[in-house]
Amino acid sequence: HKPKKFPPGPRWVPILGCASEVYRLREKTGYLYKAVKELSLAYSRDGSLLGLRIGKDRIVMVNSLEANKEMLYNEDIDGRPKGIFYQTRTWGERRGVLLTDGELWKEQRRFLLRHLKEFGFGRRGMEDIARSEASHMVNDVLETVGDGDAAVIQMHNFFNVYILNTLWTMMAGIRYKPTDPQMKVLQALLFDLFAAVDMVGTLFSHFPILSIMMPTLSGYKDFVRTHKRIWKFLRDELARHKERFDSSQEDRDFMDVYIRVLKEKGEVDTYSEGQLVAMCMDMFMAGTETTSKSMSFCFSYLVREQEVQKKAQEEIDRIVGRDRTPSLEDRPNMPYNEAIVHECVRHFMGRTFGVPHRALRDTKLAGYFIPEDTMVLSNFTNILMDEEMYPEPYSFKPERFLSEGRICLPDHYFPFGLAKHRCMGDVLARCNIFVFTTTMLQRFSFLPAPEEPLPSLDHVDGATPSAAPFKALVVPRTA
Ligand code: HEM
Repeated sequence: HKPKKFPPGPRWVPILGCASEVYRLREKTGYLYKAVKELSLAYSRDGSLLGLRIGKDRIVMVNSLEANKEMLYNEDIDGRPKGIFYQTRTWGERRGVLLTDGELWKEQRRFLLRHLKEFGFGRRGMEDIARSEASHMVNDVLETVGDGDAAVIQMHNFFNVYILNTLWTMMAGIRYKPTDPQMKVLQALLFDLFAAVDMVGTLFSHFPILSIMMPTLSGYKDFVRTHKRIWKFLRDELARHKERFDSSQEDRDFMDVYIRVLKEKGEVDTYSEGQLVAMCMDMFMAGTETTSKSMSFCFSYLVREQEVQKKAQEEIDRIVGRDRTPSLEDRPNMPYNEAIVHECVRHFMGRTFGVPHRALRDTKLAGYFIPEDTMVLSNFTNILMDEEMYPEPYSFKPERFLSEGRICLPDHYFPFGLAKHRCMGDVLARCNIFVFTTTMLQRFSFLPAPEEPLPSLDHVDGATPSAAPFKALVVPRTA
């Protein structure tokens, strides 16, 4: 039964809840966020919340700006979902930092942030890593161009390797070449990992019985297989780290720091090898696709909007010139390029949902009743693609973040969330996007590829949205 004062939504039928209506609309519109929009228009009278039930899961979509702020600051809704889907990824236990709550999350989040700083996270070292990756990126493109004047390059997944390297350098001291077989394995694994998840769960998480009755059809078998492979990949790296670990030497990366704690104290409290592996997996999940997909949206628009690209290049030439590469110190003097970073993150998050929260106890939101264990999700499309807050929301307009030539971020712009679960990697993401974009635009122009359609404005739906595949004609800029 629908609890009294539960947020409005379609009728619930036994066992299914309103699953058939949600699936039907998702099929019809092609996207979860569009299905949610149609349902919200039909049922949500005041536009704040939409209440659903899919199988066993009660899910509340938070649509309005006010309700989102209220939700993110409400400590009663600071949990992360529990259940087969969220725990199978960590083999029945709650581990990691992305989908955990309570003491374990608090302690491990604090530990991770504190020690990643030793390897540059949020500091100068982070920028050095980003700049070094950016110069690899430039060299790789130059190699592709060779003796020619230009090259047609597949752009939608171009940045994945370099983004992954910035994170993996801090976590495990490793960077790969795009052609490295290990990198190919890792990328394929991450691709499968993302294909196997969805922000609201999957068929077997809403109907856990299906994991036993129809393990293949319900996606359970693939989900387990992919997670086994990623755990093996990470455990192999952990084994290599343990083998070469020398307690008299300085730690070289986050894995070393964690191994030291385990060697000195053993697996106590929330610390364990499993927790370390889960954290690495979480950092990959939260930190790679988000940033590289924001960048691919960015370049898909830059190819379409040559004027925006020219303005960015004019600012780069004026402030940085051509004799050195752009750095974060230039950022305050390059508001237009910084505005591009905010605009591309808006385009990415504006097509998706936040990381799911869970009500830790019965509570209220926007005047409605939210029972304990309800999953609660920020519907970022409603806030970042709202016509009034962002006129012509599907256009790429960095100017919307500028006022009198300076960066001006409105209160309603919070693509990294708010409050205690706020994104841990926003500083790294913004650093990478700024350094990568400005370095690329300093050295190259990105034009529509001959005989190819312009990059599409539609996107590919998934756990996180991606720009539709597109190519660009990449032309080295002459001095
Ligand atoms: C454009 C890039 C990114 C965007 C738009 C983004 C956005 C977000 C959002 C909306 C949340 C959820 C906040 C909530 O649940 O209330 C989140 C959480 C998180 N993000 Fe990011 N993120 C990005 C990049 C990164 C990077 C690079 C990392 C890692 C270095 C990262 C690590 C995390 C982690 C660990 C959490 C969970 C935090 C917690 O629950 O305590 N993210 N992110």
